[in-house]
Amino acid sequence: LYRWSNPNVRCNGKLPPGSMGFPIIGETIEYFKPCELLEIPSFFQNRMQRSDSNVISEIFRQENQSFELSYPDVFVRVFGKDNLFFQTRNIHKHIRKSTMQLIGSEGLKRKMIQSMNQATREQLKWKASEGTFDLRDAVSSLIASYLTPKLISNLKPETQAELIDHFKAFNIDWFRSPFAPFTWKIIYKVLKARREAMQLIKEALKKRKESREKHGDFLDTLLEDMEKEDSIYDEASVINLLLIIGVVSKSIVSDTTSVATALMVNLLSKNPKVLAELKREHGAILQKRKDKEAELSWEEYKYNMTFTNMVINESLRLSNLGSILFRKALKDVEIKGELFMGTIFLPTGYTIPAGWIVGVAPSVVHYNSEIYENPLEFNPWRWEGKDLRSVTKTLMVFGGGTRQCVGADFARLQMTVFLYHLVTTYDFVVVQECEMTRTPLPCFTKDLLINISPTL
Ligand code: HEM
Repeated sequence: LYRWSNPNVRCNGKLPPGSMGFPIIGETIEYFKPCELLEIPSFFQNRMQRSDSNVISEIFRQENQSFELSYPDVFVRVFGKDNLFFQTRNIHKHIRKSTMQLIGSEGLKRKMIQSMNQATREQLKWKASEGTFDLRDAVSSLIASYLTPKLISNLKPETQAELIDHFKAFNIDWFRSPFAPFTWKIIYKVLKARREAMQLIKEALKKRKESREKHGDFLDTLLEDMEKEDSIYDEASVINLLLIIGVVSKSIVSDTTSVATALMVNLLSKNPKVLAELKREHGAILQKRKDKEAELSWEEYKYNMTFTNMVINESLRLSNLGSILFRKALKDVEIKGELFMGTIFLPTGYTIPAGWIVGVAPSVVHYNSEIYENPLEFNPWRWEGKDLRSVTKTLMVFGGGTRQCVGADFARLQMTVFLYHLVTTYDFVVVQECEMTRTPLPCFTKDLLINISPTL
């Protein structure tokens, strides 16, 4: 209690202004207070004195020097301490490199785009005959249908379905409010799903090792690496990596990519001018194409989709899916000059003591009117002539620095492929708009329901 009420005794400098809140729970109640999708949570707003995008990118740049990724213990329990998220330095670098073979741009170009095209085309065709459908669920299912076999390709259909169900159970509703009565029940369910998914992956790995068959999937890549003399992988880390990719792609925030796609389509439905321009761009690609039966190619995606990329950037900016990221100060970090402490918004001359946790909230940059004029307006044209990469100082939906999202290119490509098939083949009508709150993680309170019919 003494240390709690006198936090300055633990600081070799001057602590930033603020309150420690109540003992044990701190200011958690305010942190979880819900707000609208296009709002900065009051927890951040009340602590904002200034917003500086340079500061956040500086925190990302200092990864492993002054700061290190550090999520609350409950995250480590749920995802397992061996997984990619919680590794640091060289081990993290190596795991990242392996993962990029699957979902980095080379992997996407060589293998993934074809499967994405096929799964998206088939899913939309089926949905067109079905009537009204939930768009987020449809995108989430189609991703699982082609990505899970790329992780482990020789599973029996029923084992694959079981594995997808376990991935699905990993929603992070438990992080939305630790005070809700159902939270602990959900954590129990997630831990059970994790155990069962790991068991299935373990059995697949054992069989593969015994048979020595090659299937050209991600499990093969990891096993080859594991057999090298200086490999960082053992069975436990291989199982964990397969688990985390499956889980992130299928289920975190009920699958980030499908949430982003649903929000994008919702925004398009309310902005006919943007939709018309998008149709024009995709129509031009179809017209230019020599083989009329061909699917969307990597080259078309890369070189003929400037406006589509502007739409994706704008949707990602507004949806702010990576709403808060946690870092721990590895040493006392002094805040000098005018800059520092990004979203914690400190004036000058303070010290973050070693071991303290910093919450980085990119949403504050995304909704900053000094960076984005009328920040709450959906205006893809604001990106005209600007940098359209996934991670810049002013667009941090995918984080930044050495920890930036490994799935960023994958998510963008899947969003593009979905848009392409939707606008070139169908007309759509929104039956129910989606609604979301932030606590501060985004959460759908109403799903986006649409109807599609082939364009005449
Ligand atoms: C629109 C979709 C997505 C968004 C907004 C998103 C957001 C993020 C953010 C903000 C981080 C950084 C976390 C931090 O620095 O603390 C991250 C990391 C990560 N993401 Fe994503 N993500 C998306 C899609 C995906 C997909 C589809 C995958 C996998 C297939 C994926 C896999 C990962 C992994 C493995 C990491 C950890 C990277 C590392 O620590 O090196 N993400 N993501």
